[in-house]
Formats: sequence, structure tokens, C-alpha cells
Amino acid sequence: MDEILRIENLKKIFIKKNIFRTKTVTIKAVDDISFSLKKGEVFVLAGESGSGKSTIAKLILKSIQADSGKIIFENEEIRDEKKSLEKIRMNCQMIHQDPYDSINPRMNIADIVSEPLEIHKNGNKDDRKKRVNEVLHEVKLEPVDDILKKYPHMLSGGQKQRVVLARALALRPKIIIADEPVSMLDVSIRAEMLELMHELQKRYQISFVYITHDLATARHFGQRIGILYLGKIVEIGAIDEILLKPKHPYTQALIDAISEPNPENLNKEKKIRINDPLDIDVYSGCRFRARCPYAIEKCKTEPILENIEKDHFVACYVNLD
Ligand SMILES: Nc1ncnc2c1ncn2[C@@H]1O[C@H](COP(=O)(O)OP(=O)(O)OP(=O)(O)O)[C@@H](O)[C@H]1O
Repeated sequence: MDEILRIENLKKIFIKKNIFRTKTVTIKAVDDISFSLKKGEVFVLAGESGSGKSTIAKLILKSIQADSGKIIFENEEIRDEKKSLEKIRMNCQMIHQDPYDSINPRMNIADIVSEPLEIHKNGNKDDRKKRVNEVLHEVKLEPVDDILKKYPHMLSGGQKQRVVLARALALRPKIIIADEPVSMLDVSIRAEMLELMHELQKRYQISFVYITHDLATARHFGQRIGILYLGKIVEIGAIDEILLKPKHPYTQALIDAISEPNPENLNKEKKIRINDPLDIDVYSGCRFRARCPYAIEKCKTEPILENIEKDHFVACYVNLD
């Protein structure tokens, strides 16, 4: 499979004042992140809140500036010049978790879905109308003629997220970055929305960066996964390999958090995999050290990602088995 996107050594630091505005705090939101996305592949970025998932998405789309690192799309580095930025913004679309973030409540659905086509001067008025009809059918928002005239407040949460998907698909992007696309939806309609995305991804061979903290849906949808912890990838590789044979205690803890208790193990004590955080500098040594029940002296030195199996890399000195 050919590679479509490559992220190389991406870094972004935020400097914030603490709540009393007495001290500045440095947040290494994205710290030397590298991964690649193949054509037609779903790459999952997973991690808890604050691990840097959304910042990576913004850096890929160049909506914020990286401190260093490269974004390479179809073997060409994206530079801060108009032509290059247009290339990534046309070919890579974003779906946010909150549909209200991306749709204007004062526009009707026809205008919302047509807007990216207009911004990128795609086709004439009739072409655009045709494309809007087509994508609304694709996301199963029917009857299309009725939907076109409606305003966002007249639609349900699930329908609104389908509008967001239609808008993202309008330009026939090669990549979609979906940032927790179903987390704001009612549980009952999440599976339907994921199924639709999966169907369209397969039909059009769209590559996805699927950002989530939900490993169960990640496994259903993705082929490869990167586990993020405080701005660092701690484990990366083929999704079955990582989720069935996790080697990093943080990955194991994320899996434990979603696992159904096994009836055969009910009498056995459940292993506690995360400690209360110690008050240590998280940026010195392994970042998970402050919460890791397996931490050893060596963890004061930052571990690097090492290849331990075919398509399985882990940054940890402790080998979980
Ligand atoms: N504009 C900003 N200014 C200062 N700090 C920021 C900014 N954006 C993000 N951060 C910080 O960077 C870190 C990573 O944030 P980010 O939103 O990328 O995490 P996330 O994994 O996407 O979390 P969530 O799932 O809650 O969206 C957090 O500590 C956050 O507070």
C-alpha cells in the first residue's frame, strides 16, 4: 500500500500561565511525533484528554504552526505557501466531535455542504448543486430535497453529524481526520454513524486519521494505531498486535478500562494498572513514570520507541507479558 501522509518529528509547545498568573507552565503538547498513513488505511490516534490528539490534527491541517517537524502529503512537504496549503486543505478534511463547531446555524444545509466547493472554486453552480445532492444521498440524508432547505436546528444530532460528513466529503478528499466524530452523539446512533463512515471509507478508499479514546470502536474501524500519552507516542503498530498484545502499561490500562469483566476471572483481584500520579516533573524521563505501577530506576531516562515485533513499536523498559 502506498503512503499518502507522513508526519515527521512534529513538535508543538504551548506556554501557559497558571491559574493565579504567577508562573508560566510549559506544555509539550506534541513532542517529536512521527507516523505515516497509507492510502485507504484508517490510522487511529488514541489517548486520554490532553494527550495532544487535537493538536496533531490542527498541525496536519496547518491551522496552527508547528515549532518543528514536517508534514509530507503525497511525497511533498507541505510548506507555508498558498499553493501548498491549498493542496492539503482540499485533500484533507476534518470532522470535529461537535457538529456545532463546523456548521453555521444561520445557513441552510444546501449552503453548508456547498460552501467548501465554493471556497475552492470547484465547478460551476450546477456542478456544485449536483455534488451536494450526491453527497447527501451518500450520507443517507433523505429525502434530499427536503433536507436541502432545512436549517441545522431542525435536524437531530445524528443528522447534523451526517451533514458534517457530507460537507467533508464534498471535495472528494483523499484524507479525513475525524476527531471523536461520534462522542457527542447518542449512544444508540453511534454505531450507525461509524458504520456509515466505514462504508464510505471503503467505497472511496479514503484514508482516515481516526482520533478517539474509545479503543473498542478503534479496533472495529482501524488497521493501525498510535497510543499517545502527554504528547508522546508510547506504542504504535498494527491494531490487533497492539490491542491483543500490549506492551506498554498505559496501553494495558486503556484496554482494562474498557474490558468487560471475564466471568472466569471474577474472583481474581483485578490488576490495578495506574497509580495516583506522583508529584514529579512529567517531562523528565518516561512521562508515564508518575503513574506507572511498574516504574523502575531506569525510567528516569526517557525511553525511545523500539521495534519489538513486525509492526509493533513500544517506548518502555518494562516488558509486559
Ligand atoms: N491553544 C492552546 N494554548 C495552550 N495550551 C493548549 C492549547 N491547545 C492545547 N493546549 C494544551 O495542549 C495539551 C494537548 O491538548 P489537545 O487538545 O491536543 O489534547 P487532546 O488529546 O485532543 O484532548 P481532548 O480529547 O480533551 O480534546 C493539553 O494540555 C492542552 O491544555
